[in-house]
Amino acid sequence: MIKVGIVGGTGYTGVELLRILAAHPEVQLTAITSRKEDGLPVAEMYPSLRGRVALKFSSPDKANLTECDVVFFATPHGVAMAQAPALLAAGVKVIDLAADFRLQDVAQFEQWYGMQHSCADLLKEAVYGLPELNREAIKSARLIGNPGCYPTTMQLGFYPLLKAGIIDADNLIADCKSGVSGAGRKAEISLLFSEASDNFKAYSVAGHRHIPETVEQLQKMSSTPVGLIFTPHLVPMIRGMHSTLYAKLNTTIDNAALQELFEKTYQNEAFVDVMPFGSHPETRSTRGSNTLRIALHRPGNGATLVILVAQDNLMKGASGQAVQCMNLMFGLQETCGLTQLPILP
Ligand SMILES: NC(=O)C1=CN([C@@H]2O[C@H](COP(=O)(O)OP(=O)(O)OC[C@H]3O[C@@H](n4cnc5c(N)ncnc54)[C@H](OP(=O)(O)O)[C@@H]3O)[C@@H](O)[C@H]2O)C=CC1
Ligand SMILES: CC(=O)N[C@@H](CCC(=O)OP(=O)(O)O)C(=O)O
Repeated sequence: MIKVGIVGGTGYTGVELLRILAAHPEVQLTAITSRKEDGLPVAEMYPSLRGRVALKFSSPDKANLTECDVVFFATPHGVAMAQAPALLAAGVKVIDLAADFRLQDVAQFEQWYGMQHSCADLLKEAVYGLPELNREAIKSARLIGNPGCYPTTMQLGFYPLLKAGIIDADNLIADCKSGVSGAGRKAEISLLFSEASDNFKAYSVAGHRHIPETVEQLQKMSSTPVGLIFTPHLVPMIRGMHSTLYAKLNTTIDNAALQELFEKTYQNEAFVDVMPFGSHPETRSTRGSNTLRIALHRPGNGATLVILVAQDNLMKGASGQAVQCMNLMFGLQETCGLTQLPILP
C-alpha cells in the first residue's frame, strides 16, 4: 500500500483528494493536515467521508509526513516550496497542486506570484504533471508541479493543432469559465452566495497568473512563438470548467481531417474524450469524474476553429489529475481509483 499524506485537507482540492483516495485500492491515508482543525475527525467536518476516513486532522508540524511515500500539497502557493526539500531528502515524493513547481522560469514565478522562490534549484528536476503530454517524465519523477485548472483545458485543446503546426500560434484566444469552487474554500466577499449566484463576470482580463504557465507549456508544442489572450470568467455553479478556444488555421484542411487529428492524438487516453465534430460538451457531463471532453467546430467553414473543452475543475483540473500522476509515479494502472462516472443531473 502507498502511504499518502495530504497537507491542506480541509480545502476543496484536499477533500476531493480524500474522496478519491478513500476508495483507491492501493492507498493508505496516513496523514491529513489542517492548521485550524487540529484534532478534529475528518468525517466530522466532511460527513460525506463518514465510515470511509477514520483519521483526524493534525497540524502540519505534528503530522507524520516523513512516514509517507507521497505527500500532496493542496495548499496555497508558497507552502509546498517551504516543505518539499526536507520531504524529498527523507525519500518522500511530492505532488504540489499549487504553482510552486509549475514554472521553470523563476523570474516569471516571482513576478506573477509576488513571492521569492525558496528552492529554485529544485525546479530543474520538477516535472509538470500533465500525463497526456508528459507521461514518461512523470513516471520517474520525485517532484510534480500539478497543472492549474484553466491551463489543463487550454493545453489539451490546442496541443494537436500546435504540434501539427496548422494554426497561427501567435494569436491564440481562450475564453474560459470556472465554477466558484475554483477559487477555493475561503471567506471572500466576491464568493458569497448573494454575490456569486445569479451573476456572471470576467476577471483578471489584463493578465492572469495562468498565462505564463500556459504559454511556457504551449511553447514546447510549437516551432513558432506563442501568443495567448486568456480571459477567465466566474459562473454561478459549484464545480465545472468550460473553455472556448479560438485558433486560426494557416493551411487548407477539411473538417474530417481535423477531427481525425484530435481522435488519433487522444486515442489511447483514458481521460480525454474527443466528441463528434460539432458537439457541445457540457460541464455536467464531467462533474465528479476525471474526464475532459473536447469538441471541434468551424463556424461558416472559415479559417477560424473553435475548440470547446469541458472538465471538472476539482478532478481533471486538480485532484484527479494529481492522483493520475501518483499512479504513474508508483507504477500503477493510470486509471486506478479514477473510474468514477460523472454525476448527472
Ligand atoms: N480549487 C480548484 O479548482 C483548484 C485549485 N488549485 C490549487 O490547489 C491549491 C489548493 O486549492 P483549494 O483546495 O481550492 O484551496 P482552499 O483554500 O480550499 O484550501 C487550502 C488548504 O490549505 C490549508 N492551508 C492554507 N495555508 C496553509 C499553510 N500556510 N500551511 C499549511 N496548510 C495551509 C488550509 O487549511 P488550514 O488553513 O486549516 O491549514 C486548507 O486546507 C491552491 O494552490 C489552488 O490554487 C489548482 C487547481 C484547481
Ligand atoms: C474561479 C477562480 O478563482 N479560479 C482560480 C484558479 C484556480 C486554479 O487552478 O488555480 P491555481 O492553482 O493556479 O491557483 C483563479 O482564477 O485564481
